[in-house]
Amino acid sequence: MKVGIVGASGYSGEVLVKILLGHPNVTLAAVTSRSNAGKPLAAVIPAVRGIDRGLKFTDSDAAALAASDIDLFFLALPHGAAATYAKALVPAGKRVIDLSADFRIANLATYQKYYGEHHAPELLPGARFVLPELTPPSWKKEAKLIAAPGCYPTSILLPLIPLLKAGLVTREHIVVNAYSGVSGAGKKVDEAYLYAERAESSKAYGLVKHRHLAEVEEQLELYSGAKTVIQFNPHLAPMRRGIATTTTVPAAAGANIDKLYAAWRETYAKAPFVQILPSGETPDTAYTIGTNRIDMSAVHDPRTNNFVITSAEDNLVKGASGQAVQIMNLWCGFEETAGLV
Ligand SMILES: NC(=O)C1=CN([C@@H]2O[C@H](COP(=O)(O)OP(=O)(O)OC[C@H]3O[C@@H](n4cnc5c(N)ncnc54)[C@H](OP(=O)(O)O)[C@@H]3O)[C@@H](O)[C@H]2O)C=CC1
Ligand SMILES: CC(=O)N[C@@H](CCC(=O)OP(=O)(O)O)C(=O)O
Repeated sequence: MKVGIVGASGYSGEVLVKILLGHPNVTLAAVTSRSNAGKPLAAVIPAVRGIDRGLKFTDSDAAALAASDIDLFFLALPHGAAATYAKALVPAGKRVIDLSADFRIANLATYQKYYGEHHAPELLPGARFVLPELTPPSWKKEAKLIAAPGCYPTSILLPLIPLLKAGLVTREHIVVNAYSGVSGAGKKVDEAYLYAERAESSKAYGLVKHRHLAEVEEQLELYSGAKTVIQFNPHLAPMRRGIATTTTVPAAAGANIDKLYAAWRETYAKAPFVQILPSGETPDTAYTIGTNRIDMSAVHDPRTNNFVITSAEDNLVKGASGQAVQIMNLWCGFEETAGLV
């Protein structure tokens, strides 16, 4: 099977390149970038020197990609741009896995509120938001276009959804503090992300209106059956990669830490990329970097009756490109773990 990456020169594109060059079931046949067309892959991504199979970047020309013999495309593009490529590729019969937010939100008005104009709303009914561990498997047959979840949403939803479904936590007073490495902002040049601004410092941003609220709250409502509001406090942390997320939520009547762990163990019994750590052992981003794993843990505070839930992942792997490959593996009938660690 031939696959292509549109936007292969960005951070998530680079991680896709590394994974797909070593994937046992697919051939990486196209890597695109508007500003690097014509350059050898390894000239732009030196980490693949010697293993880039002579691939060269081509322009991100949607019509040419739609006319190619490539079966499946990953869109590693900014939101807004991704929809314009999906608009050409999906009607041409290509499978598309979009890493951007363009098809993550089913409700168009919600998308417009957080992101502005949608460039391909006609594709929304055929698109599926897929959290591989939780989305009911019918998506594999129904979907033409898959939206891979966002980095923060993955770190929040995987621990929280099983607890909401099991009625072990309340829907009110859910507070999420999350810390992201700077690669989460993409490869853009911006004073806010200069080394001298970010090294040795950390700060909150996007308070009470971060765009991931739309995706997280829509999914929480879908799984729990009722409107669920979260207090989401994202922070930039002085590290290149990784997301550490701490969610504080009141325990529901009758809930305890054993029931919480039982719900997680049952939900993730067959999930190769979910590691449930013992209560009191907090996940650390350092141990997830370069892997498609999410590590999670929880404690109960008897003074507040809150559960304090912690998770760690690599924003560029489980939070983006690794999860997108996991989705491809399931969609195409490969081993779920193919190409991934
Ligand atoms: N970074 C992260 O941690 C995560 C990112 N994502 C999502 O993945 C997508 C890519 O993110 P990331 O890799 O960080 O982004 P980058 O900014 O690092 O890379 C963007 C890529 O898209 C290309 N590009 C930029 N603008 C356009 C455009 N208007 N039309 C066509 N191509 C364009 C760039 O190359 P060129 O300009 O040369 O064409 C580059 O290859 C985003 O939607 C992001 O939200 C998802 C989860 C986590
Ligand atoms: C540190 C940082 O800026 N992070 C980005 C989120 C990462 C990302 O690319 O967003 P998606 O997961 O939706 O694709 C932000 O806050 O907008």
